[in-house]
Amino acid sequence: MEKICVAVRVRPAVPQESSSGIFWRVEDNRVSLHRQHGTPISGVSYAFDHVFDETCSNARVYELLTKDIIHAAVEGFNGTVFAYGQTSSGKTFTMNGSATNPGIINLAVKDIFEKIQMVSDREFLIRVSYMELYNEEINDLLAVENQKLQIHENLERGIFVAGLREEIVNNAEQVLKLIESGEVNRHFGETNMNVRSSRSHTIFRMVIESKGKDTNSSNDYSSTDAIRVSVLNLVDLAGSERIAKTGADGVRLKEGKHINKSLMALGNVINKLSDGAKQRGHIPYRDSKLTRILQPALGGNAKTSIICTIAPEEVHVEETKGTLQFASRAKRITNCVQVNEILTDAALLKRQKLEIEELRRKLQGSHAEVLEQEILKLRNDMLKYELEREKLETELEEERRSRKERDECFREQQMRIQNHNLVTSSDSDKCSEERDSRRQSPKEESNNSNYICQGDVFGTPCFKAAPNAFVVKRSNYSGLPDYSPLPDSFSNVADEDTWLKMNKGYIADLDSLQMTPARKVQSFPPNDATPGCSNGKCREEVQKLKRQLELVTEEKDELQRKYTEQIQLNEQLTGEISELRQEALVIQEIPRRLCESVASCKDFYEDLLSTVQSFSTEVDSSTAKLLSSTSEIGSSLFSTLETHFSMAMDGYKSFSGNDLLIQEQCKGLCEQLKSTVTALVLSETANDNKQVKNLQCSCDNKGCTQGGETTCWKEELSNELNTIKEKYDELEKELDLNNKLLDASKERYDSLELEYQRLKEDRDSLHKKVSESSQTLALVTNQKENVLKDLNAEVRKRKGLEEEIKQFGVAFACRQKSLVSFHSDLKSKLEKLRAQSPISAPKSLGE
Ligand SMILES: Nc1ncnc2c1ncn2[C@@H]1O[C@H](COP(=O)(O)OP(=O)(O)OP(=O)(O)O)[C@@H](O)[C@H]1O
Repeated sequence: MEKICVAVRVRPAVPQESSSGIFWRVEDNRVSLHRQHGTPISGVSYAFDHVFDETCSNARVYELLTKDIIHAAVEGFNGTVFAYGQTSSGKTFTMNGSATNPGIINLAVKDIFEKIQMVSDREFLIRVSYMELYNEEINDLLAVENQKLQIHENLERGIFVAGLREEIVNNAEQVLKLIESGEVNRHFGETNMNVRSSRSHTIFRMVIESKGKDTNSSNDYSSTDAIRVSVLNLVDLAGSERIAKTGADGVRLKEGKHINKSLMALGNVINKLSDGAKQRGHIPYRDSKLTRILQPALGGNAKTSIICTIAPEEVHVEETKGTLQFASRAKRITNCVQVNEILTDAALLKRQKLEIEELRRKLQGSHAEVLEQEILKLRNDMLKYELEREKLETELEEERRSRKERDECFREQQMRIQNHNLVTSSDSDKCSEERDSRRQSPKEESNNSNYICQGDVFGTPCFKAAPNAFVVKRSNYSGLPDYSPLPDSFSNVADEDTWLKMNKGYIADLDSLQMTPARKVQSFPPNDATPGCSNGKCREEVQKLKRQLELVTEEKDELQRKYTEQIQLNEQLTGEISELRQEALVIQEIPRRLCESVASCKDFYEDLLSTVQSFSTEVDSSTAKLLSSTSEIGSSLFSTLETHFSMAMDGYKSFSGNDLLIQEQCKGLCEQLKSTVTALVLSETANDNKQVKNLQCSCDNKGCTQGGETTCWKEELSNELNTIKEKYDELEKELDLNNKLLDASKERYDSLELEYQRLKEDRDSLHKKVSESSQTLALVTNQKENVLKDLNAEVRKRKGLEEEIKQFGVAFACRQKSLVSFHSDLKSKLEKLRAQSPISAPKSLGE
């Protein structure tokens, strides 16, 4: 967030309008109203970013207020500079300037091109346009035919004026000429206040596009492919005016109204924006074309400066106060500025590719497959290096052999020379002796590392003394003495100067040279983490590790699959168990329901018996006895049933155990009831016969009235008894049915219980298996991690090997070089010898 920069500029007073009353004083960055004798008027003092007095030049205003914005525009930031103030306060003078005092637009244009010249790493394309807002209509000042243009907005271009001519420009002069041509089309008019009063707001716009010059940096899309597009608006507003003062009428009046209206809209926008982000609410940018065009500059994405021009005359005090208040509010506005970059398709593509690669890397970063591929790649590289090394070794061997042959040849030649007494120099003998002595005592020789066999032109072939070939020596280097003056690593050997320096002296013993560095930086040094590890062995290890990894991965996958299966099975069993539980609950409900039905039957039975008993008037009568006995039996039966069902409800086991007993009880009670009924019926029949006889006698005496009543009562009783019997039979049937139902329930329950137990066991065993699988999985994961660690170590080791091979290659190249130089030395010496010798050496020797 960046605050708008606000400055106030006081125009020089017009001499005839100067007053003797109050005046504006400028001190530092403050402007305040004072009385003539110098006392400040309270409450009329304003501070701004800059306050320029009447002596200030346009150049200084530009320097302090505008330059930064212009430079920022070159770097891709939007910028807006506008002059605001009452009519004739000096806005146009500030923006456009005069011949002797160039204005901000002029200075900015020149500065932009100068600045561009200084930016060497970017290419620029500049377009300019010039428009005016006259009577709320947009006209193109660079193309008079473009009138009443419309404002549009889209995502790509933001807010823009459609149809406005944009000229591509290459230099400041071209721009200034365009401005000049545009000025001709601008609306000026004479008012009481200003002989050349701007009757329109003008906006000079520069669009600066830039693109980084190609630096061949494929990854840096921001610097090369992104295009920066910044828009710089330099605005000269028409001045607010009081119609009374300007004396405007007709066209001027109409213009004045439009000017004031749009400036009011600008003031409203500024007011709203100055309220702060939270309170501001809707910003009425659309109230005028001016505010719409300046929208990005007001609270948007642009660096903005406002120059508020004021007229110092006393007569304009109120307008000046208005301008200063406007400026004070504008000071509170903050903009959100950022570089405007547009990514080209290529840049976008590049960015997306990079992102995809990055994501892929992240995704695969920890994946075993990637590691495997890496290992494979490394293995291939290693094989390649091994082949190269072998090739080098072979070449070296060949070289050594050919050198040996040459040496042999040379020695033969020397012998022949000696035999023919062609060389008799004592120096030569001495050197030969020294050579021999050196061959015999290399240690002694090594102690004198700077030893140079002065004058011994054949001193260097001492290496012949080394009995073994290079390869053999390399395999035996562990037994070699640690006395060499040679460097500790191939990297030192590779150093050309070091090598040459060495070559002048002790280097004569080439085998020592070959051996020593190899010993010091051997590919598998004795102090290596895996002592004695050869390349083949390492390769085998890699294969082994790879196989292990494959096995572990397979095992892991298998376990994972089993684990998933078991989880599914477990879920299925859990579902079944819950279904069975539901069923068990339903079954458990049956005894309760039976119990309830028995209780209701009992109630009904008791009600019935009590009703029947109420018919019996005689307590001791057989009917009463029968009923009482029936009631007892029934109650006992129902109580037994109730107990039976309660027990069933409490627990199935006890219920099933007592079932037979209860059935027997029930049976016994039924038989008891039957026998009681039979006994009673028999005794009743006997009594009846007796009574019939008695009644017959008495009937003879008293008539048949009473006998008829008794017969009716008996019949009634018999009917009741039959009903009870029927009821009893029904109950018995119901009981049988219930018993059957209970039996069936019991069986079903038993089977369910068995099933449940079995499922429980299954579940437990599954749980056990799952936990075992989890443990195995953890173990396997652990093993996998270890294997991966091993692989990583292997990869690191391999890298070390590669490095050594490289060093070896470099050393070998150096050695080859030295051999060549040695060979040429030898050749020249031979030539020399030949020249000294009257008998010429065989031709083939030199060649
Ligand atoms: N700082 C200044 N130094 C010298 N002369 C100035 C200065 N400012 C303004 N003037 C002169 O004052 C007169 C009015 O200035 P100018 O036309 O720039 O005012 P303006 O604010 O653009 O008015 P309008 O809004 O009517 O166009 C001009 O003659 C101009 O040369």
